[in-house]
Amino acid sequence: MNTQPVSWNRDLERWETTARGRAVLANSRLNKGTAFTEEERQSLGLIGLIPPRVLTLEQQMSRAYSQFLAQPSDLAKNVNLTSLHDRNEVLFYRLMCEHLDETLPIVYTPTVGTAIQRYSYEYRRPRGIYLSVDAPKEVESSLLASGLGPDDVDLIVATDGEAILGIGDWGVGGINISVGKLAVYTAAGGIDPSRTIPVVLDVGTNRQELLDDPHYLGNRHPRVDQDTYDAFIETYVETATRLYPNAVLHWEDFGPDNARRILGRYRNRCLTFNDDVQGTGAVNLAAVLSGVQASGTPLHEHRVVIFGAGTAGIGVADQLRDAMKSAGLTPDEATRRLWCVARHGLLTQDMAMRDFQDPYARAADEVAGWSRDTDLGGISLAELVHQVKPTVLIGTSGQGGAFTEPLIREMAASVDRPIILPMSNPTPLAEATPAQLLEWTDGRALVATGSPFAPVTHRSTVYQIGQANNAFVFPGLSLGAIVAQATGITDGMLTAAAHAVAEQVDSTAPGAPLLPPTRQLRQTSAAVATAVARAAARDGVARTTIGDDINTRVRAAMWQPNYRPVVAI
Ligand SMILES: NC(=O)C1=CN([C@@H]2O[C@H](COP(=O)(O)OP(=O)(O)OC[C@H]3O[C@@H](n4cnc5c(N)ncnc54)[C@H](O)[C@@H]3O)[C@@H](O)[C@H]2O)C=CC1
Ligand SMILES: CC(=O)C(=O)O
Ligand SMILES: [Mg+2]
Repeated sequence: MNTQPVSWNRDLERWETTARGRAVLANSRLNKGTAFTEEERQSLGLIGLIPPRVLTLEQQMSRAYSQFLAQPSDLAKNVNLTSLHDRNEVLFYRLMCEHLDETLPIVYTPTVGTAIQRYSYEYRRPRGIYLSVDAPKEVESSLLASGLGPDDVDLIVATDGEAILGIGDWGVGGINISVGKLAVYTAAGGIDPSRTIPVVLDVGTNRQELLDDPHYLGNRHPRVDQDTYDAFIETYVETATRLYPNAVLHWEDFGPDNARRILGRYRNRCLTFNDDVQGTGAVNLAAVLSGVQASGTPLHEHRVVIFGAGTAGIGVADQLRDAMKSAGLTPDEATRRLWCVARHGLLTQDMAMRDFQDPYARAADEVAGWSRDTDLGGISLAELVHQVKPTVLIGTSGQGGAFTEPLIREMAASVDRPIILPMSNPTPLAEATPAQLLEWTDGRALVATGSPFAPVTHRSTVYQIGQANNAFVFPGLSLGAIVAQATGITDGMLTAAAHAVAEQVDSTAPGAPLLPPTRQLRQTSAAVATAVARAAARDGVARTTIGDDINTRVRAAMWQPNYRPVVAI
């Protein structure tokens, strides 16, 4: 994080700095390396500190791209891009934007998961703000250490590291999910990186391996009790909203109980959303709407099984239920089209469960004649597929390979175009691979996955695999909220985001994906932001007028990875 002695002059659109010489080169926001002009080199005291030839950003990118490609592994590529990010922010984002297909899986899922697991070993430099539950009085000074003032922050992404992707509790290493999400925000959504803050809320870790590891960089104690936790979250929200009154607060990868409790507590109090609950719900709805288009069966006639009834799974259920209500079903009819499966099988009313799962529990008499798996302690996914004959199967369980061949073959026996979405991340945790699903359904499955997969050729048709990942929603969601100067994130804004994503694809052609391609993420995010800003106005939360020019305003608000003048003052 770069602070003074640098400031952005909004009127003249240039950086102004009192720094000179190596201090300029050490500041990733100012640094242009070999692209500093002769005049900048003179005025900033850089003569002799960099080789004499002046390169263009494109020439630098070509070199940086070769260096990226030369790395021996994905983790090495992640370290390579992190170090570029630390050296030269504009070049990092230009490379990301130009090669999004290749860089997104490195900066984001799946490789970000490995980088988080290896955090205390691969650590080179800090990035973001580390807030410790053991020092709640320092929350304010730590946030202020970002060097940003009340009008300077659009967005803060925070995690407590408890439920990183599907790989669980990684403590302080979770900072890399906040950093990774923000990189996607900038590359895909054009959020100005200088106006964002990645945060980790270090409340301890319950992973013994980390507590025992002498290299571990976080607080070396177990996660704190709920009262201490809630008080710390309150300190964070109170401080962040007071210091940065216009910022969106994005919550990422919290455990299911905390995720839901925090969202319930703050969603009507400030401009905030939980990405795993709401962003995932919206991208899933987009994928299902695309699948519905290709299947030709209207949404409200589908039967949906959600395998993994946690943070993401119930977020997915909530938005599907609301969409079915909008399609004409009563709340009860809509809810009854969704079957949710947790660790002990189908959610039924005779089981102990979490509050937020409760609305989806099936009555005991409804499943009275179904076979129960004694080892599991309930009704298995296989039995559910047998009984319900679902038309849509969604995986948010973090259980790699859970969608087995017999299960998928049984599903496909009773439905022409099964919609199957293994959404778990990272890649090894996908409930099935697209190649398997297309093989077992003889090319009939409509598939999208949480992590990226290469196209699959089956009987000479090439199937493009869309990425059902909240990355297709959160950049545009926050951008739309920022442009609209929204005071909150409403359900209407999420639904608008889902429809905007679905409208970006025609899923009816043979082999067409259910979601737009990653390389078009910037256009998709602009479309999402436009729809979200309009929805904010409809829902009465926009503080600015949203007119016919909103798409132009959204595009104009998107930060571009170009060098700006750096002026010595
Ligand atoms: N594609 C996307 O955009 C997103 C994908 N995800 C993925 O979804 C997965 C789950 O994440 P969260 O919801 O945050 O975790 P979570 O822990 O809140 O939920 C997991 C759920 O799966 C259930 N489960 C675990 N083992 C099971 C088993 N053997 N059988 C049936 N159910 C089982 C658990 O009971 C729990 O309800 C992760 O892999 C994550 O990467 C999460 C958010 C977004
Ligand atoms: C994509 C995402 O947010 C997750 O897997 O947790
Ligand atoms: Mg997540």
